Amino acid sequence: MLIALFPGDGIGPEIIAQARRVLDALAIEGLTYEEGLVGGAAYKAVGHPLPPETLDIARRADAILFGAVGDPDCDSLERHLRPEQAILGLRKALGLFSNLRPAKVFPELADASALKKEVASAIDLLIVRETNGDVYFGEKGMRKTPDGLREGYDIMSYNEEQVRKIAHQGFQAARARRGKLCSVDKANVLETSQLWRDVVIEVSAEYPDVALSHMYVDNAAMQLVRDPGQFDVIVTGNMFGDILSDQASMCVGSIGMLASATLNDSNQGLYEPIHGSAPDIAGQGKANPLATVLSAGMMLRYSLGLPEQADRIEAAVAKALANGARSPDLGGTMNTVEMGDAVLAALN
Ligand SMILES: NC(=O)C1=CN([C@@H]2O[C@H](COP(=O)(O)OP(=O)(O)OC[C@H]3O[C@@H](n4cnc5c(N)ncnc54)[C@H](O)[C@@H]3O)[C@@H](O)[C@H]2O)C=CC1
Ligand SMILES: CC(C)CC(=O)C(=O)O
Ligand SMILES: [Mg+2]
Repeated sequence: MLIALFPGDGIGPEIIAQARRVLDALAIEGLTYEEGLVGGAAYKAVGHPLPPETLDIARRADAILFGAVGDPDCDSLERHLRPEQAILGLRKALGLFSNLRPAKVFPELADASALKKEVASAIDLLIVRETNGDVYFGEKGMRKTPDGLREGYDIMSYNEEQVRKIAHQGFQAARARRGKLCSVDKANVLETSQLWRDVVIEVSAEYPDVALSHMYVDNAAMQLVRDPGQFDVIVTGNMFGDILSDQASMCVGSIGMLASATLNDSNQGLYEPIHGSAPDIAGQGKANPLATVLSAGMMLRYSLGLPEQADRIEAAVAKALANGARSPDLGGTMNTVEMGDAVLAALN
């Protein structure tokens, strides 16, 4: 089984290194790795954020373990050369449309949440975010208005097939969990969202056992802090899911804790923490690697068919936290390597 390792920029190499240590400690037979350049690191080396040789590794791999991309040095490049095009390009090229972002409180971290402990402790939700459409991939650019003003534009759109596919993902996830699906949109303003809602309702006919609700995204943002325990599965578009999942991370304690899986129709997946390259703490050993370690666990579960090994990783993270492992984002002083050490020490 070939795993593509794409560390990327900023804290990416630091956190991928810890996930690799944990994978190696599992001593799984037949795992091979190929590393590729992505993001600003790739642009600075070969002039493009997602070079052909990296895309080739991705296409051949059974799964991709991705760090993060983003480099302030590259923020003024033309859009197609910016580091973020690596993650967007991989999602598009491999048809990785279903981004699963679980948010569940580790009991030991209930105090780390920005919310009251009793509110945070009730959180166990899954955000199913569509990641091949929406305004991230729409026509975009800069133009002049008739009176000569500069104007930026980004077209938001979804077609019914894109919505249908992610809706099935949401319903199937809800069916396997607590049977509740909340579709988040902005149908009171956006035609794109009106189509979203119409198609989700059409698909719901195939899932009479799943309780479907709809919520406008501004209300959902508020409900995520008022009563996050109400949610089982949230299905939503690319931009709304991007925003709500970062918000959900602070409900469970830190953005350094949330893992993700992004799947295509053939269950090939890209696994990454939901956070970015954190240039503000890069190279300082302050990054919490647990979101990436847990993403490696999702990779074993969803793409490599190794649920028991995934369970070992999740149990080791929980035990490390129970043993007091805390990086600065969790109120502690342990550095990135020490957090990795704690997981290795807890691995059974
Ligand atoms: N999938 C990806 O590659 C993503 C890339 N980005 C890129 O990352 C760069 C930075 O973006 P930001 O908005 O600052 O978001 P960010 O997620 O990198 O950081 C936001 C805040 O969370 C902290 N943080 C993030 N990960 C952490 C970890 N593992 N441990 C401890 N603290 C952590 C950071 O220090 C920062 O204060 C940008 O270039 C952005 O485009 C942002 C999100 C996802
Ligand atoms: C480049 C961004 C779309 C990455 C991001 O924020 C995300 O996928 O959460
Ligand atoms: Mg994001």
